[in-house]
Amino acid sequence: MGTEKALGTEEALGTEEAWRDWIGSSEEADDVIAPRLSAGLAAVLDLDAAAYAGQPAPLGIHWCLAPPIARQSGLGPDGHPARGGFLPPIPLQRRMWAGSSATFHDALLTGDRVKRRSTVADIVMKQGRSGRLCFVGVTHRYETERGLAVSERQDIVYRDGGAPAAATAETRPFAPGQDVLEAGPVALFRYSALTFNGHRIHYDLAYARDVEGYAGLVVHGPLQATLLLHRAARLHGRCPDRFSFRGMAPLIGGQAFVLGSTTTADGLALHVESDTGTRTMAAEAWWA
Ligand SMILES: CC(C)(COP(=O)(O)OP(=O)(O)OC[C@H]1O[C@@H](n2cnc3c(N)ncnc32)[C@H](O)[C@@H]1OP(=O)(O)O)[C@@H](O)C(=O)NCCC(=O)NCCSC(=O)C[C@](C)(O)C(=O)O
Repeated sequence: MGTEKALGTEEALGTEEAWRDWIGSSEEADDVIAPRLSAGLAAVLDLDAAAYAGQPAPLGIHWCLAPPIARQSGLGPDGHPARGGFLPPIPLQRRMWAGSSATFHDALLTGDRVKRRSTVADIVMKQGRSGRLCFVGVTHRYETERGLAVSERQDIVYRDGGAPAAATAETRPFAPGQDVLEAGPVALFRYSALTFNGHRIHYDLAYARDVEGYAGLVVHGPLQATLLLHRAARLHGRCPDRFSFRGMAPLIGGQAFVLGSTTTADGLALHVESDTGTRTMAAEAWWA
C-alpha cells in the first residue's frame, strides 16, 4: 500500500492484485440537512430557495451531505483529502467522478439527521482511449432516523497527469427552443462550497489548465447529475426510483450547455450537451 513511488508511472500503479487490501475500506460520517444547505442547493440550481424551507430537500442533496472533512495539512495536491486514508493511494494524478447509480428509497427532508456509510467495493484497471485508467468503485448508504434513504454505487476514475488540453472544438448553435444554461466560476465555487469539495479543478483555473491539462475549470459531475435528476423529476412528476449517470467528457466552466431527454420503455434517457455538440453526461432514470 506504499505511496513512495512517483505519481503517474505504470510501475507505481501495478496490478489490481496490488490494491486488493483496500477493498472493504470503509468510513462513516454524520450530518444534518440544515435549512441553509437546502436553500443553498436550490439557489445554485436557480430554484426558489423559499420553496425548500420546509420539506423535502432539493433532489441531489445527498451529494452535499456528510462530505469527507480533512484538516488543511491532510489535503493532497489536488485539494481532496490525501489519498491513503479511506481511498487507496492510487498514483495517477487526475481524479474524476466517472459515474454513479443511485436508488432512492425514501425522501430526504430538511431537518433530517443523516448518516453516510461508504465502502470501497472494487478497484479495476482499464486501458482507455485517453490512457491508463483506474476505477475505484465505492458504495454509499445514506440513512435517516426513518431508515435507508439513498443507496449509491459511485465510480471514481484516476488517470495519468494531464497533457495540455486540445484546442477547444468550434461551438455550434443549439436547436431553437432549448433552455441554454451555463455554470460559470461563481456557480462552481458555490457548489464546491455546498459540498465542501476542495478539488482544485473546479475553482483554481491555473491548476485546472496548467497542471491537469483541462481547457478551463471543470463542472462537477454531481452538479450536472443534479440538474438531470431535477429534469427527470419535473417531467415525470416525482423523483425517479433509480437514477444512473456517466461522465463522458469534461464540461468546462462557462461553456453553454443544454439538457435533453427521450422516453424509454421504463423511464427516461437524459443527457447534457455542450455548445460544441459534445455529450458530457449520459443518464437514465427509472420509475417502478
Ligand atoms: C471517464 C473518462 C476519463 C474515460 O476516458 P476514456 O475515453 O479514456 O475511456 P474509454 O476509452 O471511453 O473507455 C475505457 C473503459 O472505461 C470505461 N468507462 C469510460 N467512461 C466511464 C465512466 N464514465 N464510468 C465508468 N466506466 C467508464 C469504458 O466502459 C471502457 O471499459 P471497457 O474497457 O470495460 O469497455 C472520460 O470519459 C471523461 O473524461 N469523462 C468525463 C468525466 C467528468 O467530467 N466527470 C465530472 C467532473 S470531475 C468531478 O466532478 C470530480 C469531483 C466531484 O471533484 C470528485 O473528485 O469527486
